[in-house]
Amino acid sequence: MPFAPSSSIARLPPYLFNTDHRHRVLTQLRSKATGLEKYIYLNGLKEREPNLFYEILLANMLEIVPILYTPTVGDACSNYSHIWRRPEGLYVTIEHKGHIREVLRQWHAGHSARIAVVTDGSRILGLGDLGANGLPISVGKLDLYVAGAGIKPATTLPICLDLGTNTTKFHDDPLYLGLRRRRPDTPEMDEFMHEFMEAMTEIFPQLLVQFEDFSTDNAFRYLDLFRNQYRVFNDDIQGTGSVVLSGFFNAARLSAAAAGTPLTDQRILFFGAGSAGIGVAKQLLSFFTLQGLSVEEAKSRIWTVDSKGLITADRKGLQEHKKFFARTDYDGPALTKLEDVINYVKPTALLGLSTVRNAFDEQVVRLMSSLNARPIIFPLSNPVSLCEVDYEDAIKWTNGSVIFASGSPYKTLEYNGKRYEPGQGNNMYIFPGIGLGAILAKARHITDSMVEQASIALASSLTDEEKKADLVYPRLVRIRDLSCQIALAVIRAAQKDNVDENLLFRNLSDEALLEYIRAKQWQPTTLNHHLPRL
Ligand SMILES: NC(=O)C1=CN([C@@H]2O[C@H](COP(=O)(O)OP(=O)(O)OC[C@H]3O[C@@H](n4cnc5c(N)ncnc54)[C@H](OP(=O)(O)O)[C@@H]3O)[C@@H](O)[C@H]2O)C=CC1
Ligand SMILES: CC(=O)C(=O)O
Ligand SMILES: [Mg+2]
Repeated sequence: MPFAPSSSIARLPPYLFNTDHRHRVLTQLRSKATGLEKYIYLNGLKEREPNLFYEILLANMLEIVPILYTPTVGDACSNYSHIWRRPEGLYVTIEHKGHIREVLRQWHAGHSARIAVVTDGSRILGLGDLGANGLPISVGKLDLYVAGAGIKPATTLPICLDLGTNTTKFHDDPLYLGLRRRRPDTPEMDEFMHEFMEAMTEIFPQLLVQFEDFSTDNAFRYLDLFRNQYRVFNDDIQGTGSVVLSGFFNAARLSAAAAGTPLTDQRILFFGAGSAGIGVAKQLLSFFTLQGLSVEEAKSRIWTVDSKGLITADRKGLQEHKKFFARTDYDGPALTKLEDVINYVKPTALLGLSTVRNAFDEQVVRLMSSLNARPIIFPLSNPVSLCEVDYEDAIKWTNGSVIFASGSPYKTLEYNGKRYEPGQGNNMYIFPGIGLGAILAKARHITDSMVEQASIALASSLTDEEKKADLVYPRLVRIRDLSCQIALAVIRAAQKDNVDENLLFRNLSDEALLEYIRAKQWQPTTLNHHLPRL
């Protein structure tokens, strides 16, 4: 018989089937010199070979998450107009006002979205107003929904609302991809947001909406306006609150054991009082109330600091979101220096959500160390370039006694012959599980107790080995299993609050429900997907 090669076989190199394409992809990735180049490479891989992209992500979480997510996603956002290759999400602009339904319908063709991450680009990580360049933050969060919770890629919907930007340098950048205008005033933005949420609910009736990286006033405002009306939550307020509460449970256990004091003796100082700082402070109230304290007693153990110093109730023109924790028991001269505040408060824990690089300097860290056998120091600002203190410095200045978790990842290190492993206090541990639980339960709303139970589930998930290593968060490689446990807790809380529409789960035991959740997680298909598409 004459030899008749098919055209596709002729295009394949002869030895391809004998090589490991995954190995090739990782080698190519690792050959890139900068994080941003790696980001661009992975983005292209996702377009060409999505299954392989997710398989490689799942198998190399520690290496790849910091590229797709914080810190490198911060560079990707800052440079997005310059590195843009292809459409990868939906832009809804202020110019679409009055026609938002039509815009959303375009996406709907062929898609059944279940989870949308929506940013307006006004406060991307700690990098400020990046306008239309904010889209990669929505894309990156949804990559983690897929990798971390097993949400089907085709049901994820990244959205950037382009309402303009007040960062005027973008208006003059010839490559800037967004509208060249300033942001609208509050009434105009409100009209836009109401139309947007109505249209989203009409067109994607089962959709869960995660608000991401809105500037602080709007973050609180739209959460309050929409949380009882739609299936929506704010990741920076609620997700961050939940993840930090979780790490704090475990950190306080270690710190109290070292000090020989009860858990209720914790005194928490927040450096930074924006959407994240206040969101976390509110969530940490339940650390104390779960130990039997009243809300007032819990509140008395929390102090907040902003750019003007210790927040006190007598300060003129205090923003609404700062009032709850404003101290009424301090009437001395304004405390503007962090060290002075620490000397006054004598905190057991110092939490940074300020975007101020190196704000926890040597004096501050040594002072915390002099006050506590094991100080809790969580520099939670992202990306790393805005972190309040580097892990190595925190270890050195406390002689290894610090209980540490940062927003962006740090590497395990050796100090004086001992191995130290940092925690990562980032909402990425929580939102995939909350989303998975809420979607499966068909929850009408995301209630406070769903967020709190997610936190408790994460805190309780440390293995004996992780506890022995003094970890405050479980290892990231277990994220899929963690998301199942969080989803289970979220579903049970939704049932207690009567916001679940999937009533079938009510009859299942925890074991059966956990099994069901596991089975529902999407896996990258393994059938020949390690070969390039022809
Ligand atoms: N680890 C995680 O999972 C998460 C981390 N974050 C990070 O938290 C950070 C803050 O986010 P967000 O709350 O939304 O941002 P905001 O800009 O709303 O808040 C920043 C806060 O820090 C205060 N601040 C700024 N400069 C100083 C200073 N020199 N001294 C003391 N306080 C200062 C601000 O004070 P003032 O009010 O006076 O302006 C404000 O209260 C970001 O870097 C973000 O990436 C956010 C969400 C999740
Ligand atoms: C992690 C995150 O959501 C933030 O830094 O905004
Ligand atoms: Mg965020």
